[in-house]
Amino acid sequence: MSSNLPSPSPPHPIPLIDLSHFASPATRLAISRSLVHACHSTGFVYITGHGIPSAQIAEAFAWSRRFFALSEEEKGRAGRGEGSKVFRGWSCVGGEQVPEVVGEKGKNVVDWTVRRRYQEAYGLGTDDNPAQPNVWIPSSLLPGFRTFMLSFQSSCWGVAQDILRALALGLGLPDEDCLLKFHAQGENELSLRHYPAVDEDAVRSGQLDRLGAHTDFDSFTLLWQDGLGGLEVKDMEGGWVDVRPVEGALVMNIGDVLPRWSNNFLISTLHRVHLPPLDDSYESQDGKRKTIPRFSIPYFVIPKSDTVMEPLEGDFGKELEKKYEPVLWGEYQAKKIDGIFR
Ligand SMILES: O=C(O)CCC(=O)C(=O)O
Ligand SMILES: [Fe+2]
Repeated sequence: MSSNLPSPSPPHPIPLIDLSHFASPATRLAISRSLVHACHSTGFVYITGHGIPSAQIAEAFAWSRRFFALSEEEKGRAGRGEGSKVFRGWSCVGGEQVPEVVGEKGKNVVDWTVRRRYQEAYGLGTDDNPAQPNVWIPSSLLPGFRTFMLSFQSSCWGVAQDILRALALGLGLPDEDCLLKFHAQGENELSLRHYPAVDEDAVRSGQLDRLGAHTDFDSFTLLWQDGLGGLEVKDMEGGWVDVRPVEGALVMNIGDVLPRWSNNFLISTLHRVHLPPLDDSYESQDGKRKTIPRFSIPYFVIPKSDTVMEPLEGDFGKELEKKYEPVLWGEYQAKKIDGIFR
């Protein structure tokens, strides 16, 4: 993480939740309700008090930089594999596309063709999921990478379990494990992301996207970002709001699954990676302004494939009709993934 992080106060309207209150019986319910309120009103929330030491987060970014500094040929040894639809291994810049959302949410027009991510990525999970095997870089190239990454994704899963319990409690579901039981560590993906330096004008004029506007299709995402900024979220008025890095905080956002379980009470908000809000660009030799390369580390919390997604019984919108028919996650996910890798 960069040491010149902006001030720790979060910008309006993204709320900040101190998850350490979840550990105390006296504040457990109140903090769970605050988390649910935040996920209902903005779908994006800063989380502090998550318990992951800042040294471990800094180390994750240091490993990520070392990984992406390898040559294309070396990274290719941990390549995702031609035609693979599993989020494990390395994808080169532009190797994945975002079905970019154009227009307002709910009336989205999807543009499949032009929106390749100006980003390279390396995805990993646990080592015990034969359906989604990890693709490790040879240890001679990056000794210690595998051990660290496995332990970091376990730390992320620890935070995710607290959040799953807090959401169930805050939503008034019958018991705290209601949402947790739909998930397993091995389904989740930890993803290292590198956005190389890019011509700012090309991004500003829409010729190129670092990561186009989208919603995540998981349950929720935990995101670690470096100190540069660039992540933006769409607000209710249709403008883009900076999700500026906040010291010590991760960014959590609701994906497309929790709205189904909560009958649209929790919201999955459009977001993108655009230009950094700070004056963090430089003039390259050709006289063009370029962004400084950006690194981020999302952890995607994904249901088990046999999970049925349908509105659950909770404290929310009791009088409302159910807005979703039951759908099996495995089938839903397969369709979504087709859009990313085709
Ligand atoms: O890199 C980021 O900050 C955001 C990544 C993201 O939104 C995604 O991968 O879904
Ligand atoms: Fe996202």
